[in-house]
Amino acid sequence: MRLVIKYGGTSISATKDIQAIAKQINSLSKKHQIVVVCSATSGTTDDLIEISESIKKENKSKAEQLASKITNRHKQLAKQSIKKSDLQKKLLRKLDEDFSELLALIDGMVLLGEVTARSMDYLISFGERLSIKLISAAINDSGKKSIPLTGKEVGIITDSNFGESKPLMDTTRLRVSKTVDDLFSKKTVPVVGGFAGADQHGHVTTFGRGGSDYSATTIGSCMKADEIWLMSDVDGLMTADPKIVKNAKLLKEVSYIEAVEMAMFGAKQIHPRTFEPLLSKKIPMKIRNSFNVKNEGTLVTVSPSASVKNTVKCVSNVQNNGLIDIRGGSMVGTPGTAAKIFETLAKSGINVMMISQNPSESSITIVVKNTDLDKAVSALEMELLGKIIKKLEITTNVAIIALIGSGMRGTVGVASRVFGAIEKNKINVSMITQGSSELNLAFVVKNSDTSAAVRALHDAFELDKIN
Ligand SMILES: Nc1ncnc2c1ncn2[C@@H]1O[C@H](COP(=O)(O)OP(=O)(O)O)[C@@H](O)[C@H]1O
Ligand SMILES: N[C@@H](CC(=O)OP(=O)(O)O)C(=O)O
Repeated sequence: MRLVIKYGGTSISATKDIQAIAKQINSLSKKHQIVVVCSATSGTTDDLIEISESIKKENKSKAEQLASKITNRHKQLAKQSIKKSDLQKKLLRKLDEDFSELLALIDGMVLLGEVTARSMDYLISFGERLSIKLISAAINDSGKKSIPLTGKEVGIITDSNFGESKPLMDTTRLRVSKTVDDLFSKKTVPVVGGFAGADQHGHVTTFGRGGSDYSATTIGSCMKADEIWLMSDVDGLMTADPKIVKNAKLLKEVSYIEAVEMAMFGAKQIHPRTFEPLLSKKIPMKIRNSFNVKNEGTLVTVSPSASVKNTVKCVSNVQNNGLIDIRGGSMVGTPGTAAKIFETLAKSGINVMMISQNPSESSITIVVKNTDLDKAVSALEMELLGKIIKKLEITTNVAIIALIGSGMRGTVGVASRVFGAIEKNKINVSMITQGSSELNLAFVVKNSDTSAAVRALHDAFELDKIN
């Protein structure tokens, strides 16, 4: 089989895990042709983002401190994970080269006094540049030939939408399939950095948080993979986040459409575009546990064979969002109001996660990520306040709770069960939406009510008894 196996940050951040993965790949590669895709080690992308915050605040020493924290983390993993001394020395040398480049980049950004979208992508792509070298060296150490490649080096070419780029699939297909086939013919396992590619001018671009999943499916589609495995620290897609619901159950099979909904509403932090490259080629995906490979995990396909009968399959949550209530009497009966609002937000590059309009048309409520809130509010204030908008009311730190399952379609009484359970727990709901596909029902609560709301719904729909 041709396989793409993607390891998330949670799987590659401890010595014993790195060694176990190297052994796993070594043994699987005896039977299969494998491309490994790696995320950054846990916490590294967050640290790189913090470096950019420090640069914005002109705090160079904090930025350098964070860079050495990243350095030390990777050097320690390298020393503990790689046994052959020549391989270890070579790896440490390569890591040092990356660290010098990272420090030079910080210098440059501080000197210019700005963090552009382009320099930001270059900066946050360093996490995967480091992790691929570590994992590839560990595979070499286990006795199997392997080389590390960044997304750019493997041939992922994207548009220039820094921070949220999309691959140009035709060019990418030509380049990736050639690189991969060359390496397969040399019996070498490519370890590719997820999350990033490069635009046509060679500038590094990223796909957005969680983007390594998207890299894996992009590569899988280009090399005509038979299966794609996403490996992390859970057995697969569960009926809820197991960190919140102790008796959450593994979903053995879900459809692409259900998986997309789960990804959009935060289940396992899968990048929302992940399934796009798989749709036309119908490549099956398995979501599996790196540390429990005996378990087959969740199979995601076009039409699952043993479809679970439950109306609802999953209760997911996305925390740390902002809610903006946009009000104005002159919005009533004025065609084009919504268009103007969303055009303004789109121009500022804001992704709106939820929308609802009250029937009297005097208010439109939207939810955006906390990190986009400032930008969204100032764009609306500058362009529309005092014109079609009279007032903006803002609530920070809210969570979206979503119920997902194709069995909800046409089923009467789902909403009353949901809100009955929520009311019993005295949780206040500030916004409700249901997609016209009826695949999801989503509502907004305070961040601090997230766990109670998720548990209440998991119980109300008896998801612990799912088959
Ligand atoms: N419905 C769900 N099913 C499985 N895991 C979930 C779900 N919702 C949230 N999670 C969380 O997602 C985490 C894995 O996140 P992810 O970012 O994909 O890991 P990685 O960094 O390995 O890619 C799990 O540890 C789990 O707590
Ligand atoms: N390192 C990136 C990309 C990624 O996909 O990470 P993970 O697979 O660990 O969620 C991030 O933190 O967003």
